This record gives sequence, C-alpha cells and structure tokens, in this order.
Amino acid sequence: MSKEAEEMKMQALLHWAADVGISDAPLLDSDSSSCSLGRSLAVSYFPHAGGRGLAAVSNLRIGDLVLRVPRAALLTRESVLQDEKIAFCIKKHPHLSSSQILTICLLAEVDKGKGSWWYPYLVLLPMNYNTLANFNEFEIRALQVDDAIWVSEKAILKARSDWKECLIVLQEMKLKPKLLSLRSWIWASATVSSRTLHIPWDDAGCLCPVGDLFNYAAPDEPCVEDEQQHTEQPDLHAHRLTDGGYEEDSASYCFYANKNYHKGEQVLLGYGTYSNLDLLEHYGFVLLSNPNDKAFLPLHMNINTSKSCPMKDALYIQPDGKPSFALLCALRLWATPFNNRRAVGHLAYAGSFLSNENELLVMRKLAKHCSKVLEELPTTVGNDASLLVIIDKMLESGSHLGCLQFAFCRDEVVGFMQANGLKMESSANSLPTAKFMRSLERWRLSVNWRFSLIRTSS
Ligand SMILES: C[S@@+](CC[C@H](N)C(=O)[O-])C[C@H]1O[C@@H](n2cnc3c(N)ncnc32)[C@H](O)[C@@H]1O
Repeated sequence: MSKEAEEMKMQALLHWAADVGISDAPLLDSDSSSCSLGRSLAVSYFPHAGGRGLAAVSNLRIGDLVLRVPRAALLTRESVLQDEKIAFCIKKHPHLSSSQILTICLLAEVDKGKGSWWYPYLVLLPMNYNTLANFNEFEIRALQVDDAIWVSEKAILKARSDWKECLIVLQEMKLKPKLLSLRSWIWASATVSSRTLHIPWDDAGCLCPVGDLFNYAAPDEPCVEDEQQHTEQPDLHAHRLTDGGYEEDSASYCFYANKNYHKGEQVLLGYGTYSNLDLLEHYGFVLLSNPNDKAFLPLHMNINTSKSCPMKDALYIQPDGKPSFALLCALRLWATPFNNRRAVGHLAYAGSFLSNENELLVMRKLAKHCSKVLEELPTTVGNDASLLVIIDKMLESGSHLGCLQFAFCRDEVVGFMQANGLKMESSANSLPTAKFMRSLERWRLSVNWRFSLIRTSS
C-alpha cells in the first residue's frame, strides 16, 4: 500500500471511529469532533519501537485517560455472531475453542469486504506478521536453542491443526477461496494473537479499533519520579493506574497513561510480562532490553524431584545475570551434601542462604553451566552483533549485497540465500523480492532473539 493510500485509509478509520464514539478526549469534554484523535493522541510512526503507533499530542500525566473505545466498536465473538448466517454455521461446531471462533469471525468479516461494519478498521490491519507460526525452517533453525525451536515447531503445528479443524466451517460459510487457505488462517490467528485485548465476558478477548495501535513497553518497576507524582495526585483512579481495561460504568475499553509522557513521545502499553520468546511467539518482535526475559538453563542436577522441587519453567537466568529464585534454591540444595539435604531442604526452598561454601559451589556450577551452553551454540555474541549490523544494512538499502560480506558465518548466510531460492553468486545482480525482505526481517528476529539470550548467559 502506498503511503498516500495508507494515509487516506487512516483518515477514514479515524472518522469512522469518531462516529462510533471512540475518543481521546477527557470524559467531561463535550467537544464533539469529526476525528476520534487529536486531543491526547495522534497516529505516528516509530521505526525503532513498533512502527505505527500512538504519540502524545500534549504532555500527559500518569493516570490520564487517553482513549475510550465503546463496547459497540469492539470486534468480539458476540458482536460478529449478531450476524445470523455466521452464528448458524458456528453453532453446528460446538467443539471449537473460543480463539478458533474469533479467528473464524475475523475471516468472515474480512470476506464481507465493504459490507463489514468494521471495514475501515480491517483494511488497516497489517498484511503480514512475524509471529513464530510464520517462520520457515531456516528462520526457526536460526534460533539455535532447542527450547525455542520446539516452541516454534509447536506454534506451526498448532496453526495447522486449528486450521484443519475449522476448514469445514469456513467452507460452509462459503468464504472466498483465498480466505480458506492455511496462509489466511495464519494471518487471522496472528491478528488475534497479537492484537486482542482482555475483556471480562469472553476469554478470546476483543479486537479494539484504534486501541490496538498502542505499541508495547515491558511493564517495569514504577520509576521514582512516577511514584512521587502518583502520591501527589488525588487517589481517585489509583486502581486504574495501569494501562487499561474494560469498564462497565462507561461501557468502554479505557486506556490510561501508565507514566508521564512529553508531547511527541510514543504512548506505550504494557500488554503483560513476557519473555522475548513469548513476545516472538505471540507478537512477532523481541526487545533488546527486556526486564522480563528468561534464559532457561537445562540443568541436569541429581536432586530429589519431590513435590517441592521447582518446575523446569522456573529455572532461568534473569536479564541482570542473576539466577531466578527457584534456580537459586535448587542449586543451593544441589550443593548441599546428600545426607544433609533433608535437613536443610526447607531452608533452601525458602530462599535462605545456607553457607559461604554452599554459595561458592552454586556460583561455580552456574558459571560452568552458562559457559557450556554458550560453547555449544554455533555463534558468539560478537558474531551475532556483527550479523545484526549487516542484516540492518540490507534491510535499509533493500539489497542482497550485504550477504557477500558475511565471511564469519558463511554457512548461515548460504542457508538463508538457499532458503530464499538464491545462490550467493547471483545475489549481487538481482533485486530482492518483498518475500525475501520479509524473510530477512524474520531472520533478523531470530538472530536478535539468540543475541539477547547469549548476552544474558554471558
Ligand atoms: C497491538 S499492535 C500495535 C500496533 C502496530 N504497530 C500496528 O502497526 O498496527 C502489536 C504489534 O505491534 C508491534 N509492536 C508493538 N510493540 C513493539 C515494540 N516495542 N517493538 C517492536 N514491535 C512492536 C508488533 O508487531 C506487535 O505484534
């Protein structure tokens, strides 16, 4: 889509949004406008922080209501199933999950074209996603770590099996042939996965026009400045000083500033606390600095797996390089002589320091394990940092040429070119296709993901 066409579609969406009552004006502001935004927020582009997003048009204070989206505007299972034809087809298949049904609802609305009430919203949905279910074999292998490869393969298998189960419903609805494809299914389920917001009456969530233009920032400890401002303010909305949620009293999805923003700054939402692998799986991006990231350690320790033993999911290194609470507890127990474990087990699992000697053993074991994990990975943090710089150059210039410079990880580069049907020798003479550029973006995500993991474990 050209820039001008996208701009016109955005204007149409904002007019539609104003008509249905979506507004960024404070509740008491009676000023009715033909545009839904402009008082707190404006659509803007942030190339290094999510692309299209929402910017503050004036200084915003923590707790300010920045956007309201009435229930009637939300695309939910309930609202789409007002269409009797769609409801009839869905009812015949009671075994479908709530998110499968929402995905079908989305495809059914897309099928209506201009006839859909949400048409101005639907035409501005991204055409492609980088969630793990969209990764090809090469892009998955580039993650390098078994756990991540397993999660990706599972995501692809799940998308495929969900689609197979739903195909009969899509056929009964007589959707256009293109919308029956696995590709369309993966697009629709990625839309649902990366854009739905929580609502209390439906665990599938809702698609929230305009409200889904907020990009993500990882929820972190509130900064000191914010806390001071918070206590100076009347406590009226203290319970709402998170990013947002559905509110019965105004029958709207309401979004609040979760910190102070200066005019022009991007207003971000904390959709939840996610590791980089979760973000990649469900949202198709990773954060280079993610306070909630986790580097899982495949520890093979000879300790009793009793009820109190921490689950594998809790054994990880945090982004600050420290072991998680459960990992530290398990290591302290492992470092305790076998005949003493029963006696000190309760102390270890309560997180207590056991002895200097024990702590030294723990740190040594941890360091040894991290070194082993790093040694087993095919690339180093230095390689990956250089690879990222060159992939970025290729993305910026839209050229294959960067591929030729990868002397330090030639095999991976050759693999990437082959996966895209290209030979190294021919790469300099041909212009890259849109498909190649999208694959380059996903390869970059894989390298970025393992780069942040290696940094954490180093
Ligand atoms: C709810 S949408 C946000 C709006 C989206 N940028 C758009 O153009 O419609 C979520 C998607 O935005 C992108 N995104 C959000 N936050 C991001 C961030 N901090 N870094 C990179 N991409 C981000 C991801 O593609 C994610 O799946």
